[in-house]
Amino acid sequence: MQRENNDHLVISSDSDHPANLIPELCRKFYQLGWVTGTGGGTSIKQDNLIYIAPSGVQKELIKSENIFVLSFPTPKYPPSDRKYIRKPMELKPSACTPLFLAAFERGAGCSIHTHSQWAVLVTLLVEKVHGKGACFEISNIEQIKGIPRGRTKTGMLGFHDTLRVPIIENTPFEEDLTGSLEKAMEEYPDTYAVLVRRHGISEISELFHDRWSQIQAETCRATLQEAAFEGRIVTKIGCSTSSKISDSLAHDDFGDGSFYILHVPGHAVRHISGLVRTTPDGTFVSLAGDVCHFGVSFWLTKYIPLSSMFLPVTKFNARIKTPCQCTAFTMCHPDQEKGRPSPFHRARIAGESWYMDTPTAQNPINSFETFDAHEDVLVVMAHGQAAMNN
Ligand SMILES: CSC[C@@H](O)[C@@H](O)C(=O)COP(=O)(O)O
Ligand SMILES: [Zn+2]
Repeated sequence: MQRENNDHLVISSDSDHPANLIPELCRKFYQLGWVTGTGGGTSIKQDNLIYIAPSGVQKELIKSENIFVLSFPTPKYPPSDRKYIRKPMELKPSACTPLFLAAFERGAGCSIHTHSQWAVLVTLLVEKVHGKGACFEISNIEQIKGIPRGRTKTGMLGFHDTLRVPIIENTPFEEDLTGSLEKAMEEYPDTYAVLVRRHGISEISELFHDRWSQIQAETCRATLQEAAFEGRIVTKIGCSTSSKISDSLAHDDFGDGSFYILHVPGHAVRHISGLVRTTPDGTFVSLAGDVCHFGVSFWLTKYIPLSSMFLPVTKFNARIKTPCQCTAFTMCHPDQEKGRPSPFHRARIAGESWYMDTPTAQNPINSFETFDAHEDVLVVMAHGQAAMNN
């Protein structure tokens, strides 16, 4: 019965799985004031599946099991023709579903709808100053450097460029916005957002895990220089071209198994590392980057536990003034119960941390345990001393 409703489609331990990402994004959008009450929604397309948040619920409380799954392509209308392959009981799919589908039909990988007060305010200001029919225009402002030039172009907008966002009029029912949203996307092929007057904003993104530009816009810490891309072909890596190696999403860059790019988020939002084949018979160097900073983050594992020669803590007594030095290893292990097969160091959650997203960072670190244990893989970290000294 469970299988009949395809529940397995929304169960995954991968934090980047759409069924996990939608609830996480909705929680963050709530904190930012972008989804309020039951307003707003999010949908992600991965390969030929579309994951959609439910209707009429507080979006920040959504759980993975509340997610609808549609098989894509699917008709936008009538709603009864839409091909749902997973439906949670007692819930309805978002009223924004045809809007999300309109974005996916134009190549988007993710579509969000928000009720941001700033978005509503800007639609009222534009109407007051320039009248209905005008779009929102802005230039000479730092934040637009976090927005790509457009879906038909490469690179990000510059400080002196002008960002134009079309505005459409609201309708009594969300679904009825579809026609004017599609028209706006045709008229502004490079736009990533359409403002809805007296309502909010609908935004689209190319890749479902392409949260980089969003984070750049939020933090204003844009570091990608346009000049670095000039004259070069920029290929965005999508999940449809990815597989998994040791639990990390992997992209076979040359298509021949000689160089894999691994998605190892945590230290930075879209942190990547490389896995390079160094001999024809399959030995590899893992260029771990900043996935972690100490070998002790992935040393001591079920594959290579701490040897029993290292004794548990020895008590002082009159005869032996100091315990055996090897007990220092066991004494300082944070897990005194089951320490032998688990690393000394965990990504630091409390206080200062080198990770932008510490809970996410621990997953790729765990997958490096398998690399390190493999006799044909040499793990080299960006800040590791081992490779420099040998
Ligand atoms: C106060 S929510 C009104 C809704 O019609 C709509 O605007 C919205 O944003 C959410 O729709 P939903 O069907 O809950 O995904
Ligand atoms: Zn809405």
